[in-house]
Amino acid sequence: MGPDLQPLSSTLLRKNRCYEVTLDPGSQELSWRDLQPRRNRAGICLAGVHYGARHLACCTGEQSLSAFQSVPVSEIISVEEAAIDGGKWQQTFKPCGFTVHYVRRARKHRWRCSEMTFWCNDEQLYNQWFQALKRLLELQTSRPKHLLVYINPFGGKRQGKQIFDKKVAPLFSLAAISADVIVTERANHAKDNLFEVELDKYDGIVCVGGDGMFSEVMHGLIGRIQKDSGIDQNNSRAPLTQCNIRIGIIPAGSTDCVCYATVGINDPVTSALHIIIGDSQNLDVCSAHHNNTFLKYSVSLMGYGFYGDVLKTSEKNRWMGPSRYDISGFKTFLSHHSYEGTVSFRPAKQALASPRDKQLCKFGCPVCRQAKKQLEMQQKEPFVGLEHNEDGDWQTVRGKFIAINAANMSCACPRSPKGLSPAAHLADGTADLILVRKCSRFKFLRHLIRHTNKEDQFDFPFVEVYRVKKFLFTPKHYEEEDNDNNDVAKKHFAHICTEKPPCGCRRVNSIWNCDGEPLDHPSIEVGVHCQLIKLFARGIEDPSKSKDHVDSNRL
Ligand SMILES: Nc1ncnc2c1ncn2[C@@H]1O[C@H](COP(=O)(O)OP(=O)(O)OP(=O)(O)O)[C@@H](O)[C@H]1O
Repeated sequence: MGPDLQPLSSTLLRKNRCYEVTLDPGSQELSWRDLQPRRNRAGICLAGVHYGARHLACCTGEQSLSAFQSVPVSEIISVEEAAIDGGKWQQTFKPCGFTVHYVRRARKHRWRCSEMTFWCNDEQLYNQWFQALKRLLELQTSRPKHLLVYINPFGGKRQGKQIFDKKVAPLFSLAAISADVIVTERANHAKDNLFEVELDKYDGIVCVGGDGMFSEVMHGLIGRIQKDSGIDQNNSRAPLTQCNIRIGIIPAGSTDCVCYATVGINDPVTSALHIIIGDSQNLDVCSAHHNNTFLKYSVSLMGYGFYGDVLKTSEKNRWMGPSRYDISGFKTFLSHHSYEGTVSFRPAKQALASPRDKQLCKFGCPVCRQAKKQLEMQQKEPFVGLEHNEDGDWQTVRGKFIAINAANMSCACPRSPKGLSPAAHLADGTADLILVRKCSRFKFLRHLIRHTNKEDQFDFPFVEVYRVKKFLFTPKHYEEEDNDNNDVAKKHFAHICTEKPPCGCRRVNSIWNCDGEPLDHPSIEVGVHCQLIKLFARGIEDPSKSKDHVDSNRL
């Protein structure tokens, strides 16, 4: 709060009742308390009673009997002059009121926009309140003022444009955020545009669509920033330049996993509110290279074997819409392929946590905060704590695998609320490498089922999990498959040797599923770039910690 702003406390009117309303510069909170005694069903007077917790609101079946309610200034969306119903007031007395729009927490990490109006006795008092609130909102410097929005009109159920126009744009205009909107006309439109656009004009980039659309925008932004800083993305060892402009995701796709794992729900209004209040969540990004050629970036899952095959099958069935993922998952499970290869990885020796932790990455995660401090130290003094001192030695695992997964975040989604690697962190500079060795179909099913319940999916002898900073994968048959002779053979016999070769020979290689997109090569080198990008999000709030807030915000 600015030095010129003093605490304000006044008796104001709300719904014909007197409230003590306070704007506290220290705690940065707007709070209010009903001054008149209310009676519950048993006739017991409740006003003025101190309930211990400041945010506590008592609810009876009849009415809410509030003691003290509050909203942090950081969660006030806007303040505006209250609309007056002309006919209701005598000409001699024209009341002055202000309406505060603020974030209300609803169930399951949903945020909603609520409002309340306070009326003042005179214009001077109104001005005092209105100016103080306005000034405080101006001091929220992390909030965006001007955004660049890309809408994929064909993502998910093709509702992207409507979702933005009906649910998001009105909230942006309430919060005085202006937006340049581009409705994409083709795949890669947003990515190409990001290489040309004047980025300095914007406080954030918003994508309306699914994970594919987010990936496109992320590739455009990272690529643009590296180009501007003269960094060659093909060099797998080059330290990439951080992207400080935040990306907002308005979920409107068939899969919205990145949004779900960083906000806790795929709900357009919730995401819009996180953008408006200027939330910021750093995010690690994996880069995949093949022979010093950049392939793709990933923020959630890189999967070879099972998840690669699911993608392969689902791409063939795009016409089915979102249900294609279920069908291809089932088909892939039945086919039960395993793939031979070598995985080499560099464990994160100094990792502050492990993939088997019970402590999950939540809003304000101490592990990610510590990683941020380490990163800042490294950026200041790049020669202190050189990489080879920090990380473990390379380790190698060979064998036949049903799945090789690298989870850069929990990968929680509505189907698997705890995700593929529940204790993975959003911004600790590591990924969880999960190796599922060849096993019976029944055992693999048990492993899969544990993604949906509370049991530990890593607690099987055929599953290994490592927290890593880098890894390499080479399929056993890659060399033979990749040579020219084989290319010729593939060309001639591709129509015969498809999914189920009549000759009975088994498929030797899978593909990599990189955040839902296929990679061109099975043999890859992957590195994690700590906190490379930022999202308009805050990580998942712990319901037990935000419960008081939920109650206090329910008016
Ligand atoms: N106008 C457009 N026409 C065709 N494709 C587009 C267009 N705009 C974006 N795309 C591409 O569509 C792909 C899928 O988009 P999106 O993620 O929004 O939808 P989705 O239904 O969730 O798809 P998926 O499940 O494949 O991720 C993205 O890779 C993006 O590059």
